[in-house]
Amino acid sequence: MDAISFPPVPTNEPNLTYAPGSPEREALITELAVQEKKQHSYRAVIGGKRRNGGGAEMKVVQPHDHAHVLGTLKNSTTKDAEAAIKAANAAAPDWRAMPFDEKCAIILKAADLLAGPYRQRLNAATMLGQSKTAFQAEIDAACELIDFWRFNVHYAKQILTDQPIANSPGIWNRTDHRPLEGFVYAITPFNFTAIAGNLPTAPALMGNTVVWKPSPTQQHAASLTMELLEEAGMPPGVINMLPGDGLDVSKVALAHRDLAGIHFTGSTPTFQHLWRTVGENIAGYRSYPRIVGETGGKDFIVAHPSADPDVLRVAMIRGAFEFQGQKCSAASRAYVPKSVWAKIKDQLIADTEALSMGDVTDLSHFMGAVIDDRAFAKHKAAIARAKRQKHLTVLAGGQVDDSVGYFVRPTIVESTDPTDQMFSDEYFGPILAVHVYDDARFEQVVEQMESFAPYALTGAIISQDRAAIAWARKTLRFAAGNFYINDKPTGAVVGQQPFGGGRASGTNDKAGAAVNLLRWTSPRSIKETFVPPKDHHYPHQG
Ligand SMILES: NC(=O)c1ccc[n+]([C@@H]2O[C@H](COP(=O)([O-])OP(=O)(O)OC[C@H]3O[C@@H](n4cnc5c(N)ncnc54)[C@H](O)[C@@H]3O)[C@@H](O)[C@H]2O)c1
Ligand SMILES: N[C@@H](CCC=O)C(=O)O
Repeated sequence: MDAISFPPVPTNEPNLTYAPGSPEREALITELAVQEKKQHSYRAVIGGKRRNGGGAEMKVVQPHDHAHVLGTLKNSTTKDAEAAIKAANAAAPDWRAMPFDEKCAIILKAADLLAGPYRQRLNAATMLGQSKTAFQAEIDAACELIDFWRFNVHYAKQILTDQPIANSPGIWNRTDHRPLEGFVYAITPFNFTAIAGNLPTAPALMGNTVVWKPSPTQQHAASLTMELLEEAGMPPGVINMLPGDGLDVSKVALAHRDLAGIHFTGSTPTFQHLWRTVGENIAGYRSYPRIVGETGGKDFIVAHPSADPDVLRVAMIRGAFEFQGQKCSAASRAYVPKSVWAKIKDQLIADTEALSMGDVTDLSHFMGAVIDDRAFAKHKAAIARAKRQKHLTVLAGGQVDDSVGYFVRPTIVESTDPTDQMFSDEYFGPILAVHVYDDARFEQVVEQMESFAPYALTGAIISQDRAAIAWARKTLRFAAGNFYINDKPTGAVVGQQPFGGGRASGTNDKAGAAVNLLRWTSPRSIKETFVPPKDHHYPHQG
């Protein structure tokens, strides 16, 4: 008989510092060298077996040194997709039948492997493949993914123990939190190794089997994550990984009768394409697919005239430029009153110009390169446009150079016009638009920016005036799914600030929280009557 058990209570994984002389720094440097030396082959994993995709070869390079090829993959084809779905369906009965505690143990073991022997391996992979600095890799690839796994187990257990609170006499009511019928299609972005690890494992923990399509520019870390999950005991076929651009995979997966859900993080246009396709195919599915998507942002910092200038300056620099602004939460527009701007402008420009950027294996840098040539071209064009427009002034940065890596200097653009596209369009790079306003216009400015961009992911108010904070919190209620007071709008921590946004930023199903896990279950209500009636007449019939 199985005991009713409770998994360990999670706490957030502490961030290691990588300060000079620290053991983690030495271990990381050693691991970087090991991974750099090797040519990697990123193969599909279908039913636990490695195989090459049937499509064209794609190279995975270091963004800060694009001549350095880390490895290659073969694009997944429709045949690969069919095989992955077949494997997911074949694995489903045993996976569903496996006791929940055993599933939890696999995920908790994965977290411990990552906290231990895999930590520097996955950090190094994330640095090399996605151009994250040591600290940015640590908070993502190590700590956030460990937290996702440990907290998800905790929340999943809570969901399962959530049972009906009322039972009429002689009756026992129960809820059976069933997995979905079919496979979940997890599609993950380049920018967070933690998100790539969470999106396939969250539905798996709830008893589903998964087809996982990582981003080609995150494949180096994705392949290692898959290896880690296998070592943790994830059975063959529960998570099937298909490298490549996903175009052929979607042709099969989105038209498949057994598509039970999509767990997506990435850009708004991609998500809208997926949703539209599901809509077109709606009559062909066994069940209505669950669609969960966390997408783009145009995240803001609003400063009140009472703002502490230093707090604002640091929030702007860290919020906009950490990881080259390639966080969906990154501050890309700021609204600053004239009086405060006068106090921070020179220092903000000087601090921004002083941010060191380069090959992230040199741990002295604050930033690395943007992810690929497509992102580079987009930022280059946005900066060139800013230089051309009269109402825009490039105050800091503005230089781009892709001769070695895809480098875009952290750029601050001041705009006299808060309706310029720089305040509504997501560039997803190190470009911060600033609108400086007359102090007396605080409320008008907030009302204008509240819905100027279509997104509603993150935002921050910087103020020392409690009434202004309260007013902004109310006025901006629907403008951000994650709202920060006197802090940068990035760096949400699992279990502390569940992450996700509304409007064009997604379905707001908060990654790493119970609400997300609930999307991967289909509850069945069970009523048991101990002594059922044997006569169909009612008392009022006499
Ligand atoms: N809201 C959030 O939590 C969050 C978190 C991280 C990133 N993002 C967003 O992600 C974007 C950056 O990531 P990206 O550049 O990887 O996004 P993207 O939309 O270009 O790609 C995301 C994933 O979708 C895949 N893809 C694209 N078309 C596909 C198709 N037809 N079928 C199957 N897969 C397909 C890509 O290969 C990749 O794996 C930004 O917009 C950012 O704001 C949002
Ligand atoms: N959760 C991260 C952002 C993830 C998206 O890229 C943050 O809060 O900064």
